[in-house]
Amino acid sequence: MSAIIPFTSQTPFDQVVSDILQKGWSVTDGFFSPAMVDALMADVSDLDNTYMHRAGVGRSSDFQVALDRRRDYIRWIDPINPARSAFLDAMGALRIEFNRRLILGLWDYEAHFARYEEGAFYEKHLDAFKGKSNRVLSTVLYLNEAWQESDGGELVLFDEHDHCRELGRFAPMKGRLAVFLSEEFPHEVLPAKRTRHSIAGWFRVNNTIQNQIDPSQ
Ligand SMILES: O=C(O)CCC(=O)C(=O)O
Ligand SMILES: [Fe+2]
Repeated sequence: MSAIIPFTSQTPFDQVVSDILQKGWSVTDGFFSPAMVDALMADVSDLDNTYMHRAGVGRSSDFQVALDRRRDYIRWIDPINPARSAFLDAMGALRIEFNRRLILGLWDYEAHFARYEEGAFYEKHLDAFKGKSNRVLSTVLYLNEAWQESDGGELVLFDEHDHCRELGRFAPMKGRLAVFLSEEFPHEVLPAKRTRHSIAGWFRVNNTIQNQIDPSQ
């Protein structure tokens, strides 16, 4: 199988890095090559719900499935096939670029496929609470071909200072990449009117305490 070329542009990182520097969030199209997005979409489309699990709220011991707050199915991504490897490598390259240009000290990246079936949503939340998490930057890559306005499922991003003020509503269109500071920007997913696929991920710092590597996921 031939290798997947992740980016189309010679300078894929510039827009995202400068957006994060200037305003703390970024929504860009065409960050990845269409071949890359197609490969990831083919990959998640093949995953039956029985190989995914109901997403929950909280981590490790605090974890609970909370169907009133979110209704997506997820599967964590390991580098087990060319599409997943290419994606993790590309996000690794973005991590290095953030560290080089913004001195963020990002240690690793974790990500999962997400499937929102018809009617699924994720109510307004923050991905990280100050001092409680090692998630620094959230990312969402959307994989959906020909998403229409009437299909709903928009990401709504709220202002970091005024949590009621909307910054924008973004349809989960194929190839669109959202990135934002995890502790600063509340956001929600409006109910999807058809199946919606994405990859949600987080760049993290290393909060190793007493030789215990910070648990992932
Ligand atoms: O899919 C999206 O647009 C956002 C998902 C999200 O907020 C999350 O998984 O934490
Ligand atoms: Fe989120």
